[in-house]
Amino acid sequence: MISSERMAQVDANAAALGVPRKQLMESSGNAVAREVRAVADPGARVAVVTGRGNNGGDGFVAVRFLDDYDTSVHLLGREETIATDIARENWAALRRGDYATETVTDSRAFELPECDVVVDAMLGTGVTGALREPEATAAERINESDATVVAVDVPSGVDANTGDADGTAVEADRVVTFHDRKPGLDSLDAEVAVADIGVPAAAERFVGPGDMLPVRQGSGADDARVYVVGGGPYTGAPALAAQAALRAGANLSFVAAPGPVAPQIQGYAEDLIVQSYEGERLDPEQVPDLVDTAESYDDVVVLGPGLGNADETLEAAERFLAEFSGRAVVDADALPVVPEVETDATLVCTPNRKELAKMGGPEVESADALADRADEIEAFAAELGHVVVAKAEDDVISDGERTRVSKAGTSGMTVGGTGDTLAGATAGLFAAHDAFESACMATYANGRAAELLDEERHDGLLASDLLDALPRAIWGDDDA
Ligand SMILES: NC(=O)C1=CN([C@@H]2O[C@H](COP(=O)(O)OP(=O)(O)OC[C@H]3O[C@@H](n4cnc5c(N)ncnc54)[C@H](O)[C@@H]3O)[C@@H](O)[C@H]2O)[C@H](O)CC1
Ligand SMILES: [K+]
Repeated sequence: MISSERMAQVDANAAALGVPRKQLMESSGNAVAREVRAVADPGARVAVVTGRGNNGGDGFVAVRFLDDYDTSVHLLGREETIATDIARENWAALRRGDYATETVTDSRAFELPECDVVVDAMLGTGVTGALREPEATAAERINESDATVVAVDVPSGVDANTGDADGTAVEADRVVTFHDRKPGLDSLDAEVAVADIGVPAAAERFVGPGDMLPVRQGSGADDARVYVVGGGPYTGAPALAAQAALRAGANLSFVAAPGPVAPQIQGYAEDLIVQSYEGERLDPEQVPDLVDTAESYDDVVVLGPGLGNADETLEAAERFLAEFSGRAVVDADALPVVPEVETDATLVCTPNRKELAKMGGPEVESADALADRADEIEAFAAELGHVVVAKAEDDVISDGERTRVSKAGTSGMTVGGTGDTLAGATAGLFAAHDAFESACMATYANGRAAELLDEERHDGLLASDLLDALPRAIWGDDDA
């Protein structure tokens, strides 16, 4: 089962892996033609009614695989309004190939010819709202005809995710959908065939430019505030995490740190707002105020960077999670307490290999073996009840049901601090996207940032270098 949004991401990943949409469209169109052959013999009259997007493009391709049928193509709209290059190129091939085609600009003029089969290639996953004209009239004519109706990907007018239709929708006898079932098709009174269109499994398994679409297409949280509870023995980690949150779109980034080190953390970056609390390190007394501040003012907490693992600090981290009910990224020294605590918070945990084992996850003997243990990491995330980003040469991101792998990154990323930028970037994205998507996007972006820098230089990467490459990695210089 795959949602329309996820299908678009997978398409983009396929393109980045070297399988462009036009190739997928060729497979889609071929699958449509096979479906027509299943319901009608050569020589039958096939009317292909097409829209102006890639759903229409699939219809244009299908015609080329039905030369032994009596086909006619009815484009709803002027050819100049065809919305994508790959659809336009396939329309042009029909025109040059002297196929029977017509364009319908006035819905009142739309007449469905006498035919045995109608291919509904008007709208697929790109539909928004109730069918407008001339698609609405065309859908009514198709429903009135007694031809067999084969719908491309989704019956036009139906929402692929819900099966609902805001207005008129095509009533298909058969639907040929691509790559995987769409949630909304199960409720339809139609035969649904799933056609494999050659999307490489890696396009779903591995995070890629397509996974960045939620942040690239969405409107970020315009006033996101991240609250880093870190610092104590260490001061660099909270500063890196807090800066990475800003680079990933947070508007304000705060650090709550012990008095003695707060000025030093502030000293790293004027962009941060560092607030100090009593004592040398985080201890249980600080927790009520920190939870109150986080719950009152902030969207996402980052708990852990540089906290150290003194007993009172671990006790404080556990108490924080027990009392906190918002969104948090948990990293570094705070990770071991997560399996011990009942929390209402929504967490993204970002353990490295050793921290994963300490949390009760699988013991992975070497950094290059982690991705082989993805199933066990998925089971661990399910048991933990939170998103887990297990970091190694390849990272494994799982929410206990969905699991993706990130191969993005360079050998230079073993340098200290890249986990801090990942935690901060996750928090910056978590303010406006769900936990699993934020974890996938941040993991890809953190690695992609290193790749972008690597193009300029080889090893000797500093985690702080990632900070100014993060925005390019997130908002994209690749071709998603
Ligand atoms: N991997 C795959 O699954 C592939 C699927 N393919 C096909 O591509 C379509 C999705 O194409 P897209 O261009 O994104 O959208 P549509 O063609 O579905 O529709 C967009 C088109 O329709 C107009 N429109 C939107 N809403 C309405 C409305 N309510 N009334 C009238 N017109 C509307 C909009 O203006 C656009 O012009 C997918 O379903 C598959 O069929 C690819 O072929 C390859 C890979
Ligand atoms: K359709």
